[in-house]
Amino acid sequence: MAQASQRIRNFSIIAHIDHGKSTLADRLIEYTGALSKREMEEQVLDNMDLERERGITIKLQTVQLTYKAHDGEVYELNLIDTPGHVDFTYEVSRSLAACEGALLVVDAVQGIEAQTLANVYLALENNLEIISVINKIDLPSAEPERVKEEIEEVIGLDASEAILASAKTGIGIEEILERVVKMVPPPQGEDQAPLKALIFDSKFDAYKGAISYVRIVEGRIAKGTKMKMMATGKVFEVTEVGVFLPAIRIVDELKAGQVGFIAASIKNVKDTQVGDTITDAENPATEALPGYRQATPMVFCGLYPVDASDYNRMRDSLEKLHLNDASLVFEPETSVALGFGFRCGFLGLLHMEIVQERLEREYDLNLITTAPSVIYNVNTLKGDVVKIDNPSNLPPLESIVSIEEPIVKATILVPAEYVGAIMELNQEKRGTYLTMDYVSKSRVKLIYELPLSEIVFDYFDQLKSRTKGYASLDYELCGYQETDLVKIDVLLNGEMVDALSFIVHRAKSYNRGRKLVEKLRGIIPRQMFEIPIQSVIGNKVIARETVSAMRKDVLSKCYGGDISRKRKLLEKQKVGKKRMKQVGSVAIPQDAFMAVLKIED
Ligand SMILES: Nc1nc2c(ncn2[C@@H]2O[C@H](COP(=O)(O)OP(=O)(O)OP(=O)(O)O)[C@@H](O)[C@H]2O)c(=O)[nH]1
Repeated sequence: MAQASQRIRNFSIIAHIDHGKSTLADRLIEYTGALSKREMEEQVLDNMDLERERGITIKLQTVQLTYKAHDGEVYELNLIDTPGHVDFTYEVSRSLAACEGALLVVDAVQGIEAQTLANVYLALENNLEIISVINKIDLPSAEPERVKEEIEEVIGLDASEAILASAKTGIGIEEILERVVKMVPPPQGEDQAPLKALIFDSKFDAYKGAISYVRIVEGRIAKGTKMKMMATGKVFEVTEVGVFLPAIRIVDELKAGQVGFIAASIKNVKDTQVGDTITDAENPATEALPGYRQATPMVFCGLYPVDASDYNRMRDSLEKLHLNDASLVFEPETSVALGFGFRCGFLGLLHMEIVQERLEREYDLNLITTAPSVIYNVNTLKGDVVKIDNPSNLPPLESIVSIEEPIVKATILVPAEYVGAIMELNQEKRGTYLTMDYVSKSRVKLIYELPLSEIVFDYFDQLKSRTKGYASLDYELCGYQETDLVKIDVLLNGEMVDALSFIVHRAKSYNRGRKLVEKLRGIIPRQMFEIPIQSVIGNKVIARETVSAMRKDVLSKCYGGDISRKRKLLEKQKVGKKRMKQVGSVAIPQDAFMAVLKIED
């Protein structure tokens, strides 16, 4: 039987955020001539608007490069992009499963960071050949020797051969391509065997239907193949197969070892499940590929349209987003205060922000977002375990035996001088110290167990400000733990606003309850009457503040005369009002729902 082509190399780039992965990908594409410089939009691999703005990679992309190596042979190099943020570790592992090698990019100034480590572990789990690249050596402050030491010390890879590169100036690019050809093993797999193609991503296209991004592991597929999805048993006739250069190029067939896409006029993205195996209905494989475990959302929040009439449009938009992003989950939810909306689950906080922004920007929705919450396991007197992702649904205290909260194992890398600051922060955040190691003379790796709910509170911001931005964090769920937790409710003008309820450790409850009402007093605009704000645990009021009544009409500031000024002021008010939700007699601005996150312990 014929072996998969010896001249194919499938690889990813793994890196901590901002260490230069996208820039390096651009240089590789440019160098191999896939796109001329002029054609090349900046950062072609990150092609979603939002990504470009934030400069982070979210969705996977893949590109086929053609490279004539020094040995005179022409190679097909498939570069599969990976996201670099802690929220998207799951997607990284998906793309790595489609590769045989990985370029490990480390910033020559920053050195190894938390996501460098997390990604390297994933690459090792997938048995990938790892090629170390020390990037940004053009910077005057680059310290490639120190970074080499870190790679050896922390990761245990031989760094003597690490490539010194600058994705900015082009240094080392050719060396990287040569190394990929030499070091990354060609794909195994028989192209005469029954078809097995791993779906590592899928996407909805208005013209072609649901498209599967695949790695062909065995066999071949072409237009007309009757393909069978092994998870669902559904059969579709292939209309097109192709590759990304990064522009789409239709090809005659894809065969073992190759990476590309398959279109089959599939209406529903649910039929192209990521992790599923595609086989040939007429000559099926007996066993599916291992696939992926499902990503579990860790952070939940309520999303409500400011204008209730947007509800249906919002549901359609969420469904559309879900097609592209299976890790987003949502279900209808009703809030006494906010009306009809959705409870949405996300991989993490960044994922949550991105979805919110896409809904507002791409679908033109005006939303109110409630503070994020984790999932609590509540053991009730009846002997049930109830999963609570919305604090306002917590059963009455009398019926609760215990509450368990999710705990994560957090890895923090930081210059040694900030160890004290990190320890203090983790103490405040109810962390449990596990280990501390030096990764080089001046930098330290700390491992802690922390409640996820504390990370959802302002952990990132605190970590950043207390270490001047020098700390990096990665975490993974490691279990649930029983904790003494209570729910705080907020009453505005005597009415409970369910969307403001939150769950907190008993020891912190008074402080947070008090500070929240203080914050809310500053956020809730004055009205014609006094508004008492109270925080309560059960029936017990723990803090109270009052927003005093408004004295002057805002228009009186205009001194009667200038009508255009008056209009401008009214316009301004309108914009301010947009993000307000009328709850009973009180208008609550968006900020109020997030205020609880801004409380310092
Ligand atoms: N001086 C210098 N700057 C570089 C180099 N490579 C990348 N940069 C810059 O570093 C920043 C981050 O680079 P990106 O390529 O966006 O980083 P990334 O790793 O793709 O980030 P994510 O997509 O978020 O994972 C950008 O401002 C780049 O211009 C380099 O070799 N030298």
